[in-house]
Amino acid sequence: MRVMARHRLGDFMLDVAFEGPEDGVTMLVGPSGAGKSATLAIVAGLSRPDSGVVAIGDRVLTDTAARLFVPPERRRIGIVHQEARLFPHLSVERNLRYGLVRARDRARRIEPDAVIDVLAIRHLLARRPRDLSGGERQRVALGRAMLSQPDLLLLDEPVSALDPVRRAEVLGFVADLKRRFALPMLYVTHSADEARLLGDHLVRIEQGRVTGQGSVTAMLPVREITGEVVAPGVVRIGDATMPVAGLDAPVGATVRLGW
Ligand SMILES: Nc1ncnc2c1ncn2[C@@H]1O[C@H](COP(=O)(O)OP(=O)(O)OP(=O)(O)O)[C@@H](O)[C@H]1O
Repeated sequence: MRVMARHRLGDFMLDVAFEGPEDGVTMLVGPSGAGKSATLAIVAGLSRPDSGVVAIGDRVLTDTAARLFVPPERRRIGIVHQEARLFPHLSVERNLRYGLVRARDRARRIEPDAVIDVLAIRHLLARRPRDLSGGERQRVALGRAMLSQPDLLLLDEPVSALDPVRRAEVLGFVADLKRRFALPMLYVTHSADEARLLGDHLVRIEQGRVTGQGSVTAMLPVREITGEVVAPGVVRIGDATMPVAGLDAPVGATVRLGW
């Protein structure tokens, strides 16, 4: 994935350039108002930069110099927002199918059954969104985005509206999707801990500019941190909660982790 964009929004000037791995997770981190959402909108084709290039692998989606602009519905980009935005009148299954219909003209790379199993949502297929928990809704939103056979998944703070335990659970499912399907993801977050858990590459953006980029391990050096066990196998660290494999400390215990 390659993004270069200059774009004026009122008094705000966005001027970013970064690259991310084609089969890993690029974390876009930065404070509120830094330009993360504006960048995502340009990648998704929801906004056309004053000048710039957006490409996923060999597919160029925006190239202002060449007057090339692929409209959002033809970009093969799946988007997951902070709120799931499912169709309330449709069952989970039909919400998932909605993504599939749009993908009917493309070779299937991502098998619906595999996605349903990885996200553990098979038992929810007949339900309506109102009968799901917030975490379940986000898992269905992830499924719907995956079944549209995207070349890129955009995740715009997908767990920040959830309570800490659900947040850890859904983060675990995103990590499973990453492991199971080789698909580039661009993931917006305020949380360095989410970046550590999921990210391969990290792009830091401040006041409309990229102020640093590189591998997550280089950008966020390992440190020892203290967390609290909030559910079996789940630790809260600062503002993030996450699953920790092999953890047998009881709920309420304080644990130290290399991170
Ligand atoms: N249509 C617009 N007109 C004028 N200014 C805009 C417009 N859209 C966004 N901005 C400004 O651009 C800046 C970047 O906004 P953006 O939403 O991309 O930030 P962000 O990093 O996503 O923040 P947050 O983490 O709070 O979501 C902000 O100062 C915002 O007020």
